Amino acid sequence: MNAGQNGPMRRAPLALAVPGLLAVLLLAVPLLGVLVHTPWTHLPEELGAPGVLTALRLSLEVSLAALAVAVVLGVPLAWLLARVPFRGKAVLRSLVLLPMVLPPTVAGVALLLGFGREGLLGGVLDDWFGVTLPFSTAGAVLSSAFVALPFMVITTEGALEGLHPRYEEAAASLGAGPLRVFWTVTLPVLAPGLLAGAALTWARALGEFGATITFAGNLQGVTQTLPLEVYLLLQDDARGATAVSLLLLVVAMAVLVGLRGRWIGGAARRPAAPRPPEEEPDPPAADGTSTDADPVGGRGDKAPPAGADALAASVVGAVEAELTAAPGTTVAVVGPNGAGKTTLLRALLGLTPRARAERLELGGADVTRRPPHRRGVAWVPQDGALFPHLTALGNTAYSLRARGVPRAEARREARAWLDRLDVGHLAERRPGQLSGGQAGRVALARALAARPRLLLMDEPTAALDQTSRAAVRRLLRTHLAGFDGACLIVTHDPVEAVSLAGRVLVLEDGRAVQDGTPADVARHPRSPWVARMMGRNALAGEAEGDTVRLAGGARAVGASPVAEPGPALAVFGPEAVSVHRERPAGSQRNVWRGRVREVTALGGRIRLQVGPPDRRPTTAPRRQASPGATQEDLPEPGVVAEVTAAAAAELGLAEGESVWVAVKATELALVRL
Ligand SMILES: Nc1ncnc2c1ncn2[C@@H]1O[C@H](COP(=O)(O)OP(=O)(O)OP(=O)(O)O)[C@@H](O)[C@H]1O
Repeated sequence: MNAGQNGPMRRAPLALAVPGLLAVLLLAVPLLGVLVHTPWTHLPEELGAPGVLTALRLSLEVSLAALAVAVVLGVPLAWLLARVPFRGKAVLRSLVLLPMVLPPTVAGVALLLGFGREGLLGGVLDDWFGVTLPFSTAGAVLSSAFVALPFMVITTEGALEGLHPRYEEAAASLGAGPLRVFWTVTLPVLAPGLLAGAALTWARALGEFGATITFAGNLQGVTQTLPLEVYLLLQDDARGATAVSLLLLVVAMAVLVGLRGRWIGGAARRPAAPRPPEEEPDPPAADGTSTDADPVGGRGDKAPPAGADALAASVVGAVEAELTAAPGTTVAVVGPNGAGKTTLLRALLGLTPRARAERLELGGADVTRRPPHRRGVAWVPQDGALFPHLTALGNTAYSLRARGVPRAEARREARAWLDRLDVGHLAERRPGQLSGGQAGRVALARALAARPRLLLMDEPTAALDQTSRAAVRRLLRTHLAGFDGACLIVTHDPVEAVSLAGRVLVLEDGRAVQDGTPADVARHPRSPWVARMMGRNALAGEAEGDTVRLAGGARAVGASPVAEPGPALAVFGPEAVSVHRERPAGSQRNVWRGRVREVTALGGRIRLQVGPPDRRPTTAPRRQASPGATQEDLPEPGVVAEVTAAAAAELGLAEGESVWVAVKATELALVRL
């Protein structure tokens, strides 16, 4: 046990140690009893007795047949429970689990009442098809399947719930067709859960006794399986019973040791020192080819026609946007939560029914009708979605292998990509052994290795701390500089937008509200949200000439008039706002009254959030404005001002203080909406 992880090792308190040891004794004494009483010298002949061999053969046949029934019926049921929403799911799940807690003899009685000759369905089976289940081998299979099925269903359901569809979607975006995705991602990720479930189901079926004897009886060679043989032997051959019990015990123990606790959640844990596979296995070439060579994303592409846009798309549905980008352009996609940024990316990938690209041209090639894996659009999802069963190297080589690059060459190229992103030394690690930042770099290496025409990144630095964020931004800048496709980066970080992107696309409520250079968007934000994201102030109102009438009646005056009257924003930077305790004299055209709501330090400067003054009557005497001064109050949401620490100290600025704020008309831009 790792003392560092589980707290310091202490001597166990006696009050816990004694019952704990008694519990171990309770479990161990019967097993020891079997071992001690086993007739070791006569074991071969006891186990080789004809009755035992017949029972063993029958047990294997019955338990494997029950396992087959449980897999064929239980896996689809688990899939429904895990993936399809429907009413009454909790009741159905309880029904599935019932045989686990039902006394097996009661299960046998229930089976008789259901499938027996006089039973609900048994009568029909008998009359119409001449099928009699009780006291037949098929009946023994049925009763074993009845009690073992829940194990298959719950383990498979757990495994399916652990498999996020993002893995399969990411694989498609890396050029893998549906068959390859199934063999190289779905199955390997599910395999440990499915195998654990199958092993437990089989072990339960092998040990089944109560339901079988009640429903199918104890007929030698027909229904007399090993557990029943033990029961029979116990009457007159105790040595034989002990020998057969040992056999069943060894089988059960072997299954449990093989599972090593995976069933109770161990499957999700990473082994301490994994021997990772080199990379994903080749899927069988059912479609006559082992690869999904992609004429757009792959090497051997024809050069794009001269002058063609790297990206020309029109997206419709839950998100509506027109996009064009010249080769080498990075577009930052910004917008409030729920604006549709991820949906836009998924529409370009062809991965959502909620929105779709009505037209998608990449480097002059029309890929609108192509499935996701043939579009040449690679994707770095928010959490990276690295395949958990592959190493960093296997992940990075995935798209190369999907394109048919030979294994050794794919590994070499993948390693070079990992080196370029400074994670070459982690090539043999699995995703579970990487930090968030390292996983982000590997996910980026994996996407770049796919050599896409269009690279989509969903908040690539969101999970990182400030230092790694800056480092990954630098890396991105370097790699995007050499990338001649188009790149869309979803971000909430204005620094990322400004430093990485040549263009900013603003989405709000599923619509593109602005598309321009970062400087343009910062200077003339077309919504208060964008202005705030860019660190600017934006007061909304109705403009006419050079004046905006703000909500609440105050006015803002800009340097140049709007072309025509209508809704507009008055936009200015926090550094353009001066703060005063008295109404400032002088020529400033924009002077508003407010109250300091929040004071924060920002480097050597102080950032003030100034809101409208309180409307409720106050007992404190109001400062008298100079005669003739306007008494305009700041409207909601107020403004952000930035002043030097010295000025803040001199003015005695603190939360709750009344202030005046002023902005020169020359510093204020009017943006018509
Ligand atoms: N599968 C879905 N079914 C129905 N609505 C969905 C689905 N996925 C997303 N939405 C809705 O579509 C809208 C856009 O979602 P999307 O994930 O694209 O937003 P986003 O801009 O990426 O947001 P965030 O910044 O929070 O990641 C949201 O209102 C969201 O609730």
